[in-house]
Amino acid sequence: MKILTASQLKEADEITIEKQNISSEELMERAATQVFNEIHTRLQGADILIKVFCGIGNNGGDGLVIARLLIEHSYNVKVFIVNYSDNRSKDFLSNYDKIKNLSRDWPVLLKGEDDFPDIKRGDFVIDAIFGIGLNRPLEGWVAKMVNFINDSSAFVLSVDLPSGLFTDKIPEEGDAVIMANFTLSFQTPKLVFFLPDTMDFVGDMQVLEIGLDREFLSEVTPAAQLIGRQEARSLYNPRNKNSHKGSYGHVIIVGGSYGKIGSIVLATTASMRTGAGLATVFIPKCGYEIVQTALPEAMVLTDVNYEMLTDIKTDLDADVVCFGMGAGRDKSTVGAFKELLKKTNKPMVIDADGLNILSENNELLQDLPENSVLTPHPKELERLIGEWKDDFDKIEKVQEFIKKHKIILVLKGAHTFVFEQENIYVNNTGNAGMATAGSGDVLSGVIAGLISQKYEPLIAAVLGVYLHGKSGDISAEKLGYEGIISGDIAKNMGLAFRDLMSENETDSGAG
Ligand SMILES: NC(=O)C1=CN([C@@H]2O[C@H](COP(=O)(O)OP(=O)(O)OC[C@H]3O[C@@H](n4cnc5c(N)ncnc54)[C@H](OP(=O)(O)O)[C@@H]3O)[C@@H](O)[C@H]2O)[C@@H](O)CC1
Ligand SMILES: [K+]
Repeated sequence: MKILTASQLKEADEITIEKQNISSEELMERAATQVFNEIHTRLQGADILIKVFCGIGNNGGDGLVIARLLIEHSYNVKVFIVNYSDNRSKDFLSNYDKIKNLSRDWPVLLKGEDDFPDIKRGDFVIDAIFGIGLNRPLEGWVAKMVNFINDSSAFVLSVDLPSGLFTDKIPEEGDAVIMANFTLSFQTPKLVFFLPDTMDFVGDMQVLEIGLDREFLSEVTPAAQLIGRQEARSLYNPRNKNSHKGSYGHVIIVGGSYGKIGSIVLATTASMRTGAGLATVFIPKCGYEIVQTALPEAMVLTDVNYEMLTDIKTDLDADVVCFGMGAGRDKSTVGAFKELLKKTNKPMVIDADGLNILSENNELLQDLPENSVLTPHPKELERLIGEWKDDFDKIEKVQEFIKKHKIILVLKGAHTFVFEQENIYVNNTGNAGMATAGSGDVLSGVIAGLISQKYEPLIAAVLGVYLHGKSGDISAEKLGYEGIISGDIAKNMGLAFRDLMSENETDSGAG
């Protein structure tokens, strides 16, 4: 699903009105009716007090339509206008009249702190104060109003996006932003819903398709793409019956050191369970029996050194080399990695200590084969590219970095992002149970396993991240978030593939 910017959404809005020959008020009615339908489906006429807070722009107009429809369906509704300006939008005004005609009374006007109504725990608040038209931080009593709602412990549903949240920048410390429990967003999600700095404002999120012009939507270059099941499915290549293990490639996983051989077992298991035809590991001698015992399916080559990598002799004709997990950063390991980089010309997958070695030896970055996939978590990324001011600054810095080195970068997080050239892919599977040791080793193995099967590195990264998250969701279904260990994620990879192609999606623990 495309993630669009506020200005792209406004353009889509205008084009839709023109091409579908409807008024902006009709489009507002259509959008807000979708919100009403969602609320009505969930509340089923429940007798609770619904407090709708409307701004005076079109987000407020949406709020008025929602309130009107709720009143028409006999809900107990109280409407407040957060009257932050006299510059009311045209569609706000016509809906203001309509709601007055229906309830035979004007909504309550809020003009300052003295007007703040009572909001209690258990109230249902609809936040339609600001939408994508926000262009400066909230100030004065309006900011206080937002904080007042946040402090109330009421359940808050935000319309389009939480009021006070920008679509293209991160709020400064102390800025007032609604902390929503649920956000119903029009047509496309906004990038800020997925950034670590801002995702907590959004709560659970659902996108409502409001019928904006299809041609515009399909042609516009998005700010980013959200990868869900449908997108992942389109990237998947089913196996050919007429095939053999050689058809699915050969992965070499290089890494490990004394006490950290488990990371190699995890990555290699993951690449095999992702479908790699053959897997070889190259590890220090101390890991020989461990890997042979834990994963008899893999072939094992060892370094001359017992505890760490010092000389990586791999003349094997592998389709992909994955380097880094558990490798440590000893001088002799750095030297061995340097030599490996010189010998390798196919895209590599680099993780963990591979990334740390790159950040301490910047000159090695230029030896990375083109289209190699780097899979840092935020701390590893910081070591690679330096500190950033906020998430938008981070994105800019990552894009400069990957362009300079012609690589693909997978930034791990609650929503893992894949960066390739100017493209951004945001993953939508996975859960907090996956924040566990070794989860990243599994991901590297998955991506390497897909590259070995001839997926382009970018596709391998995007699909790999999706499947890894899905496997985590399937694991959570069975074991609960706390119960997942990363071996489960590797083990359930096959179920993630199966889910991808089955008719109904496994009801995942994604959230
Ligand atoms: N896209 C679509 O397809 C559809 C969109 N729809 C809906 O329209 C919403 C966007 O509506 P919108 O453009 O009227 O802006 P909105 O967020 O209501 O703000 C209103 C005004 O507030 C002002 N303002 C800004 N910041 C401020 C501040 N800090 N403190 C005080 N004032 C501030 C600023 O005016 P200014 O003061 O700058 O002149 C701004 O114009 C969108 O989120 C969705 O809900 C649907 O109805 C139909 C389909
Ligand atoms: K809002």
